Amino acid sequence: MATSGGGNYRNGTHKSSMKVDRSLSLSSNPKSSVKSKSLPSSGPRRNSTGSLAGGAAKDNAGVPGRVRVAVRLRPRNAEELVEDADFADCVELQPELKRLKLRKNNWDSDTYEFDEVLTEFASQKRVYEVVAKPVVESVLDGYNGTIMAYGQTGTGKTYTLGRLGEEDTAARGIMVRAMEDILADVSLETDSVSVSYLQLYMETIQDLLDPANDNIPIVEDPKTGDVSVPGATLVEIRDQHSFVELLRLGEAHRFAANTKLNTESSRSHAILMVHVKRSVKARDSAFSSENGNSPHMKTLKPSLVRKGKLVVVDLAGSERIDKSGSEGHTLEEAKSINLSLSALGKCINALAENSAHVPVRDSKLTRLLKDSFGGTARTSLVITIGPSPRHRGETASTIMFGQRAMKVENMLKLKEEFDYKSLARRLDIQLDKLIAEHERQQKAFEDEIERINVEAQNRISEFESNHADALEKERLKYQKDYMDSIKKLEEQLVKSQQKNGSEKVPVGLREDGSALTSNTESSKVSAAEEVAELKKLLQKENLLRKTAEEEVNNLKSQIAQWKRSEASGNSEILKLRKMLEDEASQKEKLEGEIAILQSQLLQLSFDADETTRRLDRGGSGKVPSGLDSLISQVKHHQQDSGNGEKASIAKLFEQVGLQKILSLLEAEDADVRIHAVKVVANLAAEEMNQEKIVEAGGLTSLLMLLRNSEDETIHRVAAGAIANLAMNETNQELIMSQGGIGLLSMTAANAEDPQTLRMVAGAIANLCGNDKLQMKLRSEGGIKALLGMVRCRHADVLAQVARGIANFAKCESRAATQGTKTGRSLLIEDGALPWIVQNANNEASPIRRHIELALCHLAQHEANAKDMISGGALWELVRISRDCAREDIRTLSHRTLTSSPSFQAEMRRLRIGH
Ligand SMILES: Nc1ncnc2c1ncn2[C@@H]1O[C@H](COP(=O)(O)OP(=O)(O)OP(=O)(O)O)[C@@H](O)[C@H]1O
Repeated sequence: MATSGGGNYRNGTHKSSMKVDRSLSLSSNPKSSVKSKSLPSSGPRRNSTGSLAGGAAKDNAGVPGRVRVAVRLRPRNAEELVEDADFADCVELQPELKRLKLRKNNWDSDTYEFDEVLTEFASQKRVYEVVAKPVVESVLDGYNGTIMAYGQTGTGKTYTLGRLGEEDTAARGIMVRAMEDILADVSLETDSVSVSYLQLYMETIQDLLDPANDNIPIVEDPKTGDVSVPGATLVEIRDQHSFVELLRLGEAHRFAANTKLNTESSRSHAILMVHVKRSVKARDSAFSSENGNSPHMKTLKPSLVRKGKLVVVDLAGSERIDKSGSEGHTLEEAKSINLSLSALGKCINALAENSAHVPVRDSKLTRLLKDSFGGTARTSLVITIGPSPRHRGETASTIMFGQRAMKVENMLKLKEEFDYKSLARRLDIQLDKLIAEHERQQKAFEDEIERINVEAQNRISEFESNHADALEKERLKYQKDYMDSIKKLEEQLVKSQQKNGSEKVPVGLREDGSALTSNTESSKVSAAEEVAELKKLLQKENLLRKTAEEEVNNLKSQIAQWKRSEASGNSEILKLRKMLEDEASQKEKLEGEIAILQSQLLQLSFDADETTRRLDRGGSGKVPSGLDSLISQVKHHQQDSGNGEKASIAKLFEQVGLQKILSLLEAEDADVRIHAVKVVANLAAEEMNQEKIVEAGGLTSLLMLLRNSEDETIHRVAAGAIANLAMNETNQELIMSQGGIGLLSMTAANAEDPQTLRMVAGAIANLCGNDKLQMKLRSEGGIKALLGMVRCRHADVLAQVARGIANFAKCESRAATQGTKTGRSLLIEDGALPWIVQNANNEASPIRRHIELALCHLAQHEANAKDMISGGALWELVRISRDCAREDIRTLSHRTLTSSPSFQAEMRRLRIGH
């Protein structure tokens, strides 16, 4: 701290005791260096003094930023002009040297350096630019910032911070100017600015925008330690006018008690909080370099948001109680004000001295300002002083406060985070769109059905009416014809009767009888002819009528048929509709099954690889005469088999005989046994020989070797042969029924040689892939035996164990889908999960891949979710879904995670995106 130095001459005439705080000198103390004594004219964006943008963007760990302090002198007021007319000011300012001299007496003074010295002539604009602008720019860049005024009552704190400047725009204070700059920089489409305005009065926080809302609690985030007042009214600001209105409203609510010193003196601490939330493009963000390479982050693409908070604090006057003439309630006020101010002073002392304990919790003011002093904010303090020598004591104490504050070092941190809320909003919108599109299609489909329906109805009615008309016409026509014919006949009948009558009378009157007789005869004949003709006509007419009636009936039956087909058409539409609904529910089911099938496909590809590797392998050691030719022939056959010389194996069997080879497995001579088993193993590596070997009892002999032999080589080769035979489903069942699992487990427990263990693990792994053998394999200790082999850390053994686990998990997930398996996985029951999780990121890719698959299989069964979450498997799945080099596995894991409600809930709880 400053000490009174000896005499020091300034300007050659004036003697003063130079009192410079050494800790602020250029290089003596790097922590509080005043290398750049003036407040930087720019914020982090310009990468100036603190190089915030560059430094913070690298790792967001923060960059040091000392509290900057400016001193501002108020001009003499009317009273001082009169009362102190004969006295010099108690301070002398040297703005160009950023120094202030505090007079002790007429010949002696103490000198102090500040980051900025603002004389009584300093304009409000200049004060804003040096004190506040850098802080405002930092806030716009996503940092927290504090601007605070401290000083004796009546020295211009409110003038500096809170003037609205409505009558004289040049008088606008820091709050108004800060908001102007903020609004000019943000884009109201993507960013938001909101404001709270509070006062702290007698240790109670009151909402200046809603005074009924008092006693607002301070909330501290237990994780980050960030302090907030969520109970305060938060008003979104979109224009300068509404902000000024808010300030005016706040001021009207602010307590102002009269004191002797200043009739407008503010007795409470006023705190304006401006929250600036800006969305940032990923490339501009501090996270971009870190996450730029992750394809997963690219697909999710949550935008980033920077949340800067500007706190402007207009403290109550710092004068001593006796001088302010306070009494009664006002005295209590003054004490309370002094309590919080002295708590602030204590914190600043503790921080300035690097003390281990900073008494932040002593007052609400210090709790609220936790981030401003010793926290992550860029802080700028303006201390206001008056010129009157009568208040020299208070002025000195204000200056000392400022000097100590200059030693406080903050660690500025960028407040940037992923904007999951807006991502969720975007996804919601997308989902809404998809739903709307689906509904639209559904509606279009229904409309189409309706249209077809109506069209069919129309056609039927059209057809009906057309035919009805035609029928009616036809009927009328026939009726008319019929009537005409009848009429004609009647006329003819009348005519002929008339004719007969007229001929009879003259005949009767004539005397010549013969002539009379012959005439009558001939007319009788012609009448009979006519009647016959008429009868014919009548018959013809009747025939026509019948045909017409038939036609009518025909048409009627056609219409009935149309009606029937219309009815069946309707039921067809109903059927279609039902099918559509079934289809939708089927679709959902199928999607789930696709995930499972994909996993099975992957498993198959792994199995295929494994088989190929196995077939490529083979080999044996030194072979004695007699059998060596046999082995070399077998090998020769294996090499040539690709060229179509498969027939040679038949010869081989003919020459030596499989029975003979198998009988050698029980030979007295150990060497013979070893070589015989090698031959059998070589033969068993060929798929085409496997059936013959099993038929001839080879499998039983091999299992016997595991039981009876103590030779490790025999164990290794026999296990290898069994592993090869175990690739076939029928053989798998045979192995199991002959106690194979027990024998393989026993061999696994006793073997030390990694190659033996590899063979045994390979055999069990093959058995693990058989859906029917799951329960038996487990109950006979197969899984335990598999897990027991991980004691040998050989990568080949571990790869086989991992394959076995993946096979088993695949069968289980298949059974779970088919509904034949309920409850959690037997692998989990047998304690495989910790090993699985531990090796999920094994550096050996065959192990890793099998385990990644096993995890995906296990995750598909909801009954496993709880254990997987508590066992840490969820993290591995998330990692796989992000980082797995194989896209298919990555996608599978991602899909598995999204379709499990338990994983989803846990991920939401842990705020993990994937
Ligand atoms: N730099 C200045 N130039 C002109 N007038 C000033 C200046 N600073 C303060 N004043 C005047 O001095 C008076 C007191 O100022 P102000 O109310 O801002 O003091 P304060 O420190 O906020 O007081 P309190 O602690 O009681 O709230 C006001 O009338 C104000 O206009």
